[in-house]
Amino acid sequence: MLLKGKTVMVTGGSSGIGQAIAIGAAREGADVAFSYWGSDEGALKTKEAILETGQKALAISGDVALPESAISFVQETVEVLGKVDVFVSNAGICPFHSFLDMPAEIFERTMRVNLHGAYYMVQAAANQMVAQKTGGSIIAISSISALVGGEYQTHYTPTKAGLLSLMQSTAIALGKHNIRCNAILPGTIETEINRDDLADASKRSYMEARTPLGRLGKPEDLVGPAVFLASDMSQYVTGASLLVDGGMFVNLQ
Ligand SMILES: NC(=O)C1=CN([C@@H]2O[C@H](COP(=O)(O)OP(=O)(O)OC[C@H]3O[C@@H](n4cnc5c(N)ncnc54)[C@H](OP(=O)(O)O)[C@@H]3O)[C@@H](O)[C@H]2O)C=CC1
Ligand SMILES: C[C@H](O)[C@@H]1OC(=O)[C@H](O)[C@@H]1O
Repeated sequence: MLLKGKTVMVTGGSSGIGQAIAIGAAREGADVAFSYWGSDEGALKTKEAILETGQKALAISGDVALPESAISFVQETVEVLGKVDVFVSNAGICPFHSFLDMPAEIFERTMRVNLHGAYYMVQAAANQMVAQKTGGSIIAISSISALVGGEYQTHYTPTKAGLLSLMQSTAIALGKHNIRCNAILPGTIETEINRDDLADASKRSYMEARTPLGRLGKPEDLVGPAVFLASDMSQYVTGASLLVDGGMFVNLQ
């Protein structure tokens, strides 16, 4: 069990990648606190799956875009689970939209949820880890979209590049506290975030054809990389980024 005795926090644990990582961490022996916003049903499913492993589970509802959500998520986790060893910043949205007529509210909401929210969450978790004097591991779920653009993602890709950059800078700021900061860059993973986008058969086959491993990703594909970066197996890894994309990024032709 790679995470035995650790407490792991995950934002956006009610669905998709965050749900898989929260459950996967519990299967590796961690107690898990996760946040979510609207999906009570998904949160219950995650909580039950964590409890089935015999580990403790804490589900907290709150809008990650608000700075106060970060403070209360960390405080409640410490009250109930005692400490924070690993923090996974995962919650995010991607409301596909064309650039020239991008509504300001979609742009600003995407920035606030994906980037500002992650910043406040990472800061709150890091302060707790520093106070504990036990070191820790912080992981941001960035994206292949930190490295390449998307016609309908002009508001989204900058947030993912921002997260990658945030992990590089916090790796420097927090190294003296033995807190490691790394980014995971998923490719196209089938979840709620892209259900509508991938319902377009031609778009789906294009994405599949671009992927050397021949299929789109599943949320479970992110569990091994996240557990590795969370665990002491990666004790000398910080400021790094790990593409988990089936090879999509390197496939030009
Ligand atoms: N799927 C993919 O192909 C890729 C995804 N990513 C990134 O992975 C992360 C997870 O996405 P994915 O699992 O695909 O998507 P999902 O839509 O399946 O999950 C998103 C999660 O984020 C939570 N969330 C969304 N908005 C808020 C908010 N305002 N406050 C708190 N929680 C919120 C959701 O909670 P609730 O439903 O309860 O509101 C949900 O738990 C995102 O950051 C995304 O950008 C990166 C690369 C590729
Ligand atoms: C939502 C997209 O389908 C998904 O998210 C990303 O970060 C990548 O652009 C993926 O294709």
